[in-house]
Amino acid sequence: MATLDAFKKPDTLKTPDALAPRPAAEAPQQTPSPPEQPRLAVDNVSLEYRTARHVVKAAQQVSFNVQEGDRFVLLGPSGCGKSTLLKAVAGFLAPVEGEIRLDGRSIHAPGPDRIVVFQEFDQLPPWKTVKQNVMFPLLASRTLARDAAETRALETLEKVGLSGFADAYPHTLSGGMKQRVAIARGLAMQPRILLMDEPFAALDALTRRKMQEELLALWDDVHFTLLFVTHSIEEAQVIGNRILLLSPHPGRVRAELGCEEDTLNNHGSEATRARTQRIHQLLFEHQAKADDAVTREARS
Ligand SMILES: Nc1ncnc2c1ncn2[C@@H]1O[C@H](COP(=O)(O)OP(=O)(O)OP(=O)(O)O)[C@@H](O)[C@H]1O
Repeated sequence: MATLDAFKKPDTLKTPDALAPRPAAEAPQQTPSPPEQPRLAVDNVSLEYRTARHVVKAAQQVSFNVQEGDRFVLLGPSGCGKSTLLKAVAGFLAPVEGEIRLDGRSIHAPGPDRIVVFQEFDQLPPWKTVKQNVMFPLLASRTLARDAAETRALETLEKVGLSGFADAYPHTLSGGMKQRVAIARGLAMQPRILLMDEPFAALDALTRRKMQEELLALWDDVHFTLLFVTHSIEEAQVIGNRILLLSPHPGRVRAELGCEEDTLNNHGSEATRARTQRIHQLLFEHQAKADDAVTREARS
């Protein structure tokens, strides 16, 4: 996979301690340049579900920044609040604490600037051609009139390498091509960020690998900004250039690490395996400590 130097992140692990501000004595002498505004800023966000009977805390004081062109992955065990964080970024759920900003503006509702690509590669309406499928959200949201929507759809299909299939029906496409159509539907809306929630979770291992390859090839071509949720360590390393590791329920930030070098081609490399092990440690050490605490509490 080709990489862009501009998007390369140092392969470093940042724990919350490491992220803490440096003491004033270490500050550089020169006036620092202003920090780059992130595409997405999740700032000290806590999320809850309230039912008539109880409150479920899904995420606690989570902070992270996604920069333009990042493939940013939220990784953590089942129930740690990954999907809930994605829903909040999409604008379906308001934080009870903290703030989510896109390009510096606070998010309060869903918008065409944040598109969720659902696990729908096989659910593209089969009676619509590829072009009609891509035009559909543009028309349904009244973003563009028909002629302009058709032009935008054709331009987007060219970007994702499917211009020769504009008049084809979905059932004639491979799984990877359907994924490209589903993503093209999102990209045609020209969102600031694409959101994907475990898009490959239901697939067998071979198809999943093929879909990961397709997604990365498409990112190489188009360079969209991606926020991707998974509970697979391997998938997080392969897809992401950065990973946010969340602790078990309710999700808190455990660590953030760069993994630009962990590609499909070097998955067996020593550095990649070391990183996998480190992630394991961070996930399971935490779990072991939590289990110990429960055991101690039960004994006392
Ligand atoms: N609609 C809801 N109402 C009440 N509680 C919910 C709702 N959706 C999720 N939860 C709870 O919020 C917590 C976080 O759930 P969430 O689905 O965000 O986790 P997740 O990390 O995405 O898990 P998974 O990997 O299994 O999809 C869990 O305890 C879950 O039971």
